[in-house]
Amino acid sequence: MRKETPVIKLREEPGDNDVNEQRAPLAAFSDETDSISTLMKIQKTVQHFAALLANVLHLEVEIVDNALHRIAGTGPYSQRLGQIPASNTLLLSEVIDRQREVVIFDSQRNSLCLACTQRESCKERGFVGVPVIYKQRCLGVISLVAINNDQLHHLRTHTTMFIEYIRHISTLLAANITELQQKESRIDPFLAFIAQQTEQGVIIFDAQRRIIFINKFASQQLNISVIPPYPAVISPLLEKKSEEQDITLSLNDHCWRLYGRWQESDNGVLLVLFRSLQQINDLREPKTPEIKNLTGDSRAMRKLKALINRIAPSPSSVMIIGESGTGKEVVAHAIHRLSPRYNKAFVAINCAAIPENLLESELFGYAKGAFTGAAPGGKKGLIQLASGGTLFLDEIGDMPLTLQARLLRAIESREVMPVGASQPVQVDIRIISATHQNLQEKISQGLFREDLYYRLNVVPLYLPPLRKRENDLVLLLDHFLVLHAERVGRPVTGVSPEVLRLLSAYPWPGNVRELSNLVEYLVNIVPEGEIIDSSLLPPVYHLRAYHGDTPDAPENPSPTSITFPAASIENDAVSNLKTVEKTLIEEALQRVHNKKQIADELGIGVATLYRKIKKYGLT
Ligand SMILES: Nc1ncnc2c1ncn2[C@@H]1O[C@H](COP(=O)(O)OP(=O)(O)OP(=O)(O)O)[C@@H](O)[C@H]1O
Repeated sequence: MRKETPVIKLREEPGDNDVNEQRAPLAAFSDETDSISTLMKIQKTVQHFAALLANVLHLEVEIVDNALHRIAGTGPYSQRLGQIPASNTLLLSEVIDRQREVVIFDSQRNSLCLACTQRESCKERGFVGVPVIYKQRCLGVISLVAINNDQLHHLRTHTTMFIEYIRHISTLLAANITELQQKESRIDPFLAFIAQQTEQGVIIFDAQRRIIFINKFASQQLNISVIPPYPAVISPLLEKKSEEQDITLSLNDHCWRLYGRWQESDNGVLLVLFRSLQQINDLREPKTPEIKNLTGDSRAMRKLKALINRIAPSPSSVMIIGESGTGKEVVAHAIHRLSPRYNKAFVAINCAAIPENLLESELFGYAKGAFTGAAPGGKKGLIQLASGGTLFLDEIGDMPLTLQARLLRAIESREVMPVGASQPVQVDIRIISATHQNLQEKISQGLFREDLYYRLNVVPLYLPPLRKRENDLVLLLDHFLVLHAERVGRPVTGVSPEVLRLLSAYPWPGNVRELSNLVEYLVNIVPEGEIIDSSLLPPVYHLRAYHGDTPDAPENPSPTSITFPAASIENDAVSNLKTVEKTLIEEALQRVHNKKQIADELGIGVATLYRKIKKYGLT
């Protein structure tokens, strides 16, 4: 990784000529569409005209563009090209703003000069400024300056004639602008056009290392608003031209460190391509990887994603706490994929869905001939299978106490003892567990081991219920519409505003899983080519009375204690909902005998289904 800042101004020294100079602010780009002003584009001709005028008129000449950058000049005005002169900016601005000539012979007392901060040190005795007008736009100012008494006298005596003459020159210049631009442009207009569109800095130097082209991106990065006519020093240009490298560019009294590549043609023309500071930073610090399959952009989900990115690389145990169907397994997967174990196994087991007597051998495996009916060669347990990777223990709160003790031992000793084995097996696992229950309550009831809880809950992650993820419903709806339409092999249809309104008001007790199942159902039943309207929604989605009344889960990041308030919503709507739920489960149990199928149909996990069967006394 590179450490240097790629574009830095190393030094900026004050000017050494008679007037204080200031650098052009970036915002002062004179042409709206281009960083280089029209006069700058024909700088050579402008400089030629300035010298010509000074010679024949015996006065100093200064020419600035409409952003006040000095384009050309004679005597003291031949320096600091590309910069804003400080001494007579008010006069020059007056010419540009009013598009009229300004003549001043009483420089100390004139009202325009009175406002000037440089008045005390100003050496100019007389000034005549004439605007350069092109297509009713002022491109800049040609000014004649008297800096001694002789020149002042000379300027005074011939003012009208001089103004006429400059007007003539200025008209001549303006009339030939297009032609001059083409003549002075030393790069192909197509190439220039392409380079202007590039999101990289492009600078082309002639064989003497004078800039002959700079694209807008580069001029903004370097804060160069006018091409300085001085040769640059570019070093070091390492042999490996096509590889990005540090390049130092010194120009006049400025120095920049760039990070980019270069190419030189046979005739010495040099092309330098470089990146912006932001681009380098992006390269250095890759953006937080997008967590695949975890749709959601609500504040809570963004916070959660940031936390996942932060904790994923560590080997510490993570406990995901959230209601059923909120996406705990999706989060566990995301953590695994973002961890160094990403290319090893991700083994998931639902502790509530496996009968207690089988869970032990599933988790720890068994040795040859451990018990009657066991596979003759023995069987590797899931913990062993997850070695090197991640073990995801879903519904950890339902793990029997005896197994909790064995699991704790396995975590602490980093080895497992398969059932019936005499030798332990070394394991290296990261454990991610998940629960929808209040484990602290279970601890106080003696149903969950406190020591195991602290072992597993090193990093708690709270997954918010769907009703608490503002706007995510729309994103998820869209996600599942595309997903299920593709699976079912139908074109994607939309939903009516009424459907969106009803779904937004619905409390989603089955969370994301319930939404996914609903969308799958709707995609199946909607007539081809039609949008999903509210008549297709099952009755339960028309019940919206208790929206927003549910207890909050804690936010991430959070204290290690989990405080899920016990469900306490006892109003009519909830009763209604519970009755509907009970009836739905009852009806499904009579119709279908496979619990997994019922759970899928109802949009809940198998473990949740078992819990609800128990709760409603349906066994
Ligand atoms: N943010 C999400 N973006 C896209 N799909 C999601 C998201 N969250 C959950 N899902 C989908 O919803 C379904 C349920 O998710 P998951 O099984 O991870 O929930 P869970 O919290 O582990 O449920 P349970 O507690 O019942 O085991 C899955 O099909 C999953 O792909």
